[in-house]
Formats: sequence, C-alpha cells, structure tokens
Amino acid sequence: MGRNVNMYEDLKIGVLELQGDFAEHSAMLGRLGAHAVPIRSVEHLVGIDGVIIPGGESTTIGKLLRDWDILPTLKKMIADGLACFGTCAGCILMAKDVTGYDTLPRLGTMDVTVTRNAYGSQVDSFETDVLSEFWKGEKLHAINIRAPSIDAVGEGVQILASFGEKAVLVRENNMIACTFHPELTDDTRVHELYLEVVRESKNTEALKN
Ligand SMILES: NC(=O)CC[C@H](N)C(=O)O
Repeated sequence: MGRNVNMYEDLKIGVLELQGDFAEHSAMLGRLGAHAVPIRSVEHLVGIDGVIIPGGESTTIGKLLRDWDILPTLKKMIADGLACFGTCAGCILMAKDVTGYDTLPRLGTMDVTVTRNAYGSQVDSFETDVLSEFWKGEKLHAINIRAPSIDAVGEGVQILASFGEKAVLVRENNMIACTFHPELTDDTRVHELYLEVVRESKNTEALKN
C-alpha cells in the first residue's frame, strides 16, 4: 500500500514474554520495521520506547509480573508516559477495575472496567467484524478468544472501535487496549496506530527534557 516500513525503525518496543502470544506481536512489529525487545526481567525495560502486553492468561501473566518483580517498575514507567498496548489478557492487566478479580496483580493504569471471559469459555471464542470509529466506520476483523468485555470507561478514555454496545478498542493518553487479537490477523492498522502513540509519547518526553 505504499507504506514506508522503515518509518518505525528507530523504535524499540518491549514485548512482555512471560506467557501468551508474544511471538505474534513481535512478528507484527517486525513487519512494520520496529524492533521487538523481549521483556523477561526488569533489566530488559531499560531503553525501550514502548511496551506490549500480549494476550494469554491474565492471572498467570499478572502473577509472573509480580513474582519476577517487573510490576512496580513497569507500572511507574507507564504512569510516567511510556506507551503501552495491551491485547485481551493485556487489556485486563491494564484495567483499573476487573470485575470479581480485585486482587489480580496487574498494572491497573487505564481507567476502564473489564469483565474476564465475558463471552463464555474457549469453545465460545468467535470472529466478527467490528465497527471502527477511529477509521471512520471501516470494518476491523476481530478475533475473540475467551475475550473480556470493556464495561465502562473513564472520561479520558476514547472509544476507537466497538462491537454492539461494547467498546473493543480504547485509548487513554499513552495507552491503547483492545479485547481482541489484531496480532493474529494480517491487518497492521492497530499496531500502526500504537506505533504512532509511541512516537507521540516519545516526542512529549523529548520536549520535557
Ligand atoms: N485471549 C486472551 O488473552 C484470553 C484472556 C483470558 N480469558 C484471561 O482472562 O486472561
């Protein structure tokens, strides 16, 4: 489509590799020319321009984030403006409120309320087209695997795509989250949007210094 893939080659994006579909995120970043940096310990966070929290099992990823002592540092970096993108379990880990799972160790940086497994169990996983307000009503194909739902969003949260009454892709300042899995499709739009958010937060950071 005439896109210059090298436009993101200066960006180093940490991909949390504790559990889940991190490899697909790294592959997507590679397609867009950005560098994927595996994050498995707190030292790996040094020098990254953004971070991706993949889909998987939020209870497992949350526990490992806590037990491997990555959680407090990463949480602070995101609160201080590091661009963060979470898909599915990643969205759950970013949510301030998780219905019925108050004690789930998580980042809790985004002003949204989510419910885990909102559409049922693994066998109820489904694919559908959703409406993307952000891309002016163009369709976005959403793969939902034991997906959470976003039930409420705070004032500072923009809804970028929705499915029926539910927001499925949201942004709050330096954070974006979705309940589906764009990394499992050929469509690079959501990752490109994220890399633009990374670029913006990097520029804001540069202005501060
Ligand atoms: N595909 C996914 O990331 C599923 C999320 C999972 N149901 C959880 O609660 O963590």
